[in-house]
Amino acid sequence: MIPPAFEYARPGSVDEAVRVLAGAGEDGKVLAGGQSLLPLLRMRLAFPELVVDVGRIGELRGVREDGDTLVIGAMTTHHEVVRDPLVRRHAGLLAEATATVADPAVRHRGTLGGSLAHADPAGDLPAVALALDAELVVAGPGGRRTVPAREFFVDYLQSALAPDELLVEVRIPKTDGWSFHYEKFHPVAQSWAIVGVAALVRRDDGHIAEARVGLTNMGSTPLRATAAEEALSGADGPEAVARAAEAAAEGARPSQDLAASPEYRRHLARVLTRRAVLTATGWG
Ligand SMILES: Cc1cc2nc3c(=O)[nH]c(=O)nc-3n(C[C@H](O)[C@H](O)[C@H](O)COP(=O)(O)OP(=O)(O)OC[C@H]3O[C@@H](n4cnc5c(N)ncnc54)[C@H](O)[C@@H]3O)c2cc1C
Repeated sequence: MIPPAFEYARPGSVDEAVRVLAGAGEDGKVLAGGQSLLPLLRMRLAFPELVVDVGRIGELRGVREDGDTLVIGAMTTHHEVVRDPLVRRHAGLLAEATATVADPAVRHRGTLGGSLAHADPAGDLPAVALALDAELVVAGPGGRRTVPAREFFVDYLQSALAPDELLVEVRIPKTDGWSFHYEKFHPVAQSWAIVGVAALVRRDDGHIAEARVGLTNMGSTPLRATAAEEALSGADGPEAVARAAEAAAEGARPSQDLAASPEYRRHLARVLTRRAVLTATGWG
């Protein structure tokens, strides 16, 4: 279908983008890689009067270190994230999970910031950002603020971003010394997760000292499987991991759709958590 008519702006800096967005209020929409927004426009599920293309803002791109933190510009594409040596070294879980997003064409256009701002619980990267304890830096008319990932995802396709705010960068505490794995169950013919599990594990003396588990598509927002995380602490082998993974779906309210029932999704969360942690630890 043909999208509805809209005005188009292409600001050259973050400050200019914020000014343009503030002028448009509820009627403005940021365009990043367009891999989610353009389908919504074409299906006439979104009707912005102004589309603000941030694709030419150089300061939104790239990866840098800031002490123990990795800083990734919102407009960094999935392809760039997967290949970046700093991401691979200090936030390997993000590189691994991003490589499972869609196909090469989508990964060359789609961006990390777009995936997080879109706040789709079926997207792979929101759950990964939660597991990584990422922080999101947002620019608005009143200046910049930092939102922890656990406060960013508010509801289905709804984030903590106001209409006049721009996601600028994603700050990820380095996970050097942690092992990790992203396990995703998806239909053969497409890449969207029916359920996905992002696991990060820090080991000490043969047992798990600390575990973080993020869940994809287990509710209206991405989730942390906190009961499983607690149960995994102290686990010293595959049997203990299997017992702890039984808690993975606790508190989750997964949806019913054509792909899966809520019961099946809970089953997948348990199985995939076990697999993800066993792969991360090398005990599988
Ligand atoms: C065929 C296909 C398969 C896909 N498969 C997967 C998959 O397996 N896993 C997965 O996770 N995703 C998948 N996706 C989605 C893909 O990852 C998109 O890249 C991503 O969802 C959106 O990123 P984008 O840069 O294209 O954002 P856009 O589409 O440009 O924007 C998405 C939304 O975020 C807002 N936005 C974007 N950037 C900012 C910003 N900096 N500040 C404020 N708001 C912003 C926009 O206004 C819009 O509402 C798929 C997409 C397609 C087309």
